[in-house]
Amino acid sequence: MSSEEPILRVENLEKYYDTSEGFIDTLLGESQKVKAVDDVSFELMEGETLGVVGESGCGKSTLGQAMIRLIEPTGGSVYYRGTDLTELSSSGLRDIRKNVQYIFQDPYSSLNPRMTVGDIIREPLEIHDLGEGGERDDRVYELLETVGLNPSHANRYPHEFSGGQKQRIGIARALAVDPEVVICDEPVSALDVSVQAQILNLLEDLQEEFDLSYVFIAHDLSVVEHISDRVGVMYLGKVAEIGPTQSVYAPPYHPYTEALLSAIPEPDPLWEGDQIFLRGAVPSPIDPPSGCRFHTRCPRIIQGGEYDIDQVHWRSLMNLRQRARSAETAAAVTAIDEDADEATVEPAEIPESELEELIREEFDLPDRFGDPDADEAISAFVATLHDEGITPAAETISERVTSPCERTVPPLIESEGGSDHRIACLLYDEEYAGMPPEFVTESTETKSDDPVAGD
Ligand SMILES: Nc1ncnc2c1ncn2[C@@H]1O[C@H](COP(=O)(O)OP(=O)(O)OP(=O)(O)O)[C@@H](O)[C@H]1O
Repeated sequence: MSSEEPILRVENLEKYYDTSEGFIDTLLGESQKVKAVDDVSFELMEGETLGVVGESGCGKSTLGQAMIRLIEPTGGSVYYRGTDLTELSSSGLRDIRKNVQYIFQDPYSSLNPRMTVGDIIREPLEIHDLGEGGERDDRVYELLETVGLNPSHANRYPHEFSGGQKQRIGIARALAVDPEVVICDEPVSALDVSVQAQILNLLEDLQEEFDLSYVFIAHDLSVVEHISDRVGVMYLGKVAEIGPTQSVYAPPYHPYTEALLSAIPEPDPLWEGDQIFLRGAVPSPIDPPSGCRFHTRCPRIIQGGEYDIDQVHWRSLMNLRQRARSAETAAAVTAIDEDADEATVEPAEIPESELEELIREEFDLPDRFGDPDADEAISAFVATLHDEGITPAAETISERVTSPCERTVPPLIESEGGSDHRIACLLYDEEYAGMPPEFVTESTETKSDDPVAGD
């Protein structure tokens, strides 16, 4: 790296989408905010590649586009060599965009089908007033060659090219203005696996040849491992972990990173754990979970109060609590088939012991926890459900089963490995030190669980 100063500095960047349909919604207070990017900060050093990964919907594209105001951020700043992009007028922004370019995920829709590839690549030269007629033609031919395409194909249209070739055209267009930074938004995820490696190699070669700095967005940790110097892992609009690639791919991990790593189709040979299955889908960014946003799915969620039970059972207890809080009927927390006649059965009509059995069956809870507090929590939940219904029962269990992870937003904490590796997880907070639950592996699997999936 040739400079100590970051080439890009993202500070507390925020993008909340307003989902109100119009004036009336706003008037009625019905507007809802999608917290797609929420208080994200990081730096990009000159010549480096920062990988940004996370499941679909966690805010990666919004982050990439908000960084250069292709989408207007709702808060925070982005500094390019010290200039705050969020403060610039449109002409100032246009000048900066010459230096910070964007490659889109979908090469099929990001190229204008009515323009020849020559015109597509020439367009940024015209926008930025670079070169004259003949020079621009020469530059187009040179760029086509640089990205491995035949310069004599400049007069062809995008549909005449394969997916990989289209992405090469997108790369040539981004390089036309000789940028310093390129934000690559999942540039290979729409391509056949066989073509992906070629494009990744091309991007690496171009980085070396033109001293480029990359922000490389992907949903798959295996894609960014080889290309990135550092990696940031995003979950529900926030950075969960960020650091040098080798630190992020080795313990200590954020539990979310750990789950993503375990789900790589052909796991790293160094991966010694089992595959970790996360319950359910990513929650809605309209009303994200309190505290740590990952707490509703985290296999390592910290045990509250005086509890000391098997971590797998603690996760199940939290799952019961979560489901009870959003349930409308008792059937939602029991093994009663909701479509069957039993769904109409009132909890009061079932003996308490049978009700308890159905709940334990649904959440894979043991007959006895061996911890009096945990057993009492279940008994109290069942008794309240039996006598008063689901809503009071949800309150009963919520009072007894709690975790610091749902109350406290974890700051990015420096890991033992070094100050440039930071993890946003209370397990690494001194206050909770010594509390890490044991490794949770395949026993978190249940029939309704989905493995962590990308797009
Ligand atoms: N224009 C919009 N209006 C409202 N919500 C939006 C808009 N664009 C994106 N979102 C929401 O913002 C969140 C983040 O979306 P984003 O596309 O940035 O995620 P992503 O991680 O890039 O996912 P993907 O890999 O599927 O593109 C999602 O919940 C998405 O539904």
